[in-house]
Amino acid sequence: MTQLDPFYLIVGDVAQLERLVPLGVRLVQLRIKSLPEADVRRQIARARDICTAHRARLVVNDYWEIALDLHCDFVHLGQEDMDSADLAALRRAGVRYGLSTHDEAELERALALGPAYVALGPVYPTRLKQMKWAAQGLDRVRDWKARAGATPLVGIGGLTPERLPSLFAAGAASAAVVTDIQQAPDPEARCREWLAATREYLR
Ligand SMILES: Cc1ncc(COP(=O)(O)OP(=O)(O)O)c(N)n1
Ligand SMILES: Cc1nc(C(=O)O)sc1CCOP(=O)(O)O
Ligand SMILES: [Mg+2]
Repeated sequence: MTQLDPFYLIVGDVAQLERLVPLGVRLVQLRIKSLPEADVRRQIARARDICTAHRARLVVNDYWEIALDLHCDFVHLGQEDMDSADLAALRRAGVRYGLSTHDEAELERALALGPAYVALGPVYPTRLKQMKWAAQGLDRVRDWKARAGATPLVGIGGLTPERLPSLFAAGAASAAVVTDIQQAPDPEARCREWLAATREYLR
């Protein structure tokens, strides 16, 4: 079973990854939206090299074929991504995958696919993107933890350092974040706060 770091940083481009990973981030997702594929490929290759140099684990969002091509070893897939991804090819190549879930049917589907983790969101309201799900809340995190068994659970959506104690108490293994760091007046300082706030949940 994959041991997940409790702090799961999600960045929108490799420039942000390059600024934040050296602070001590151990688990980072590159989540690029709306860029030509050649640029995406360049950014993923650079992110892979930075993460290798800093002994951080890179998770490539969406672009599983490029991840395979570039010998990255971890991807994140949403429910629609799963429809088109070749999970058998990923497994053959030793690429692990984390999967998004938002309701019971999605969780059942995800768990049947042998994921490295399942993510539940949005735990709190998120400003990052429009979603058809209302905030799931902490009871739902507890329920997901019970259903997921040994599969690690990632909480995502509206998370802040202040919300972490109750998230981890409810059973999450890791907390994923975009906006609270990306939109902070000083993202480096906020990232350090996240590192400090999650350290005690390292297992
Ligand atoms: C850790 C984590 N959880 C959920 C998501 C969302 O994935 P998805 O539903 O495919 O949406 P996009 O992020 O691709 O817009 C994620 N990326 N990471
Ligand atoms: C990208 C994403 N996926 C979610 C899901 O529930 O699947 S919630 C979410 C946004 C998380 O970002 P923030 O920390 O900015 O709220
Ligand atoms: Mg996706």
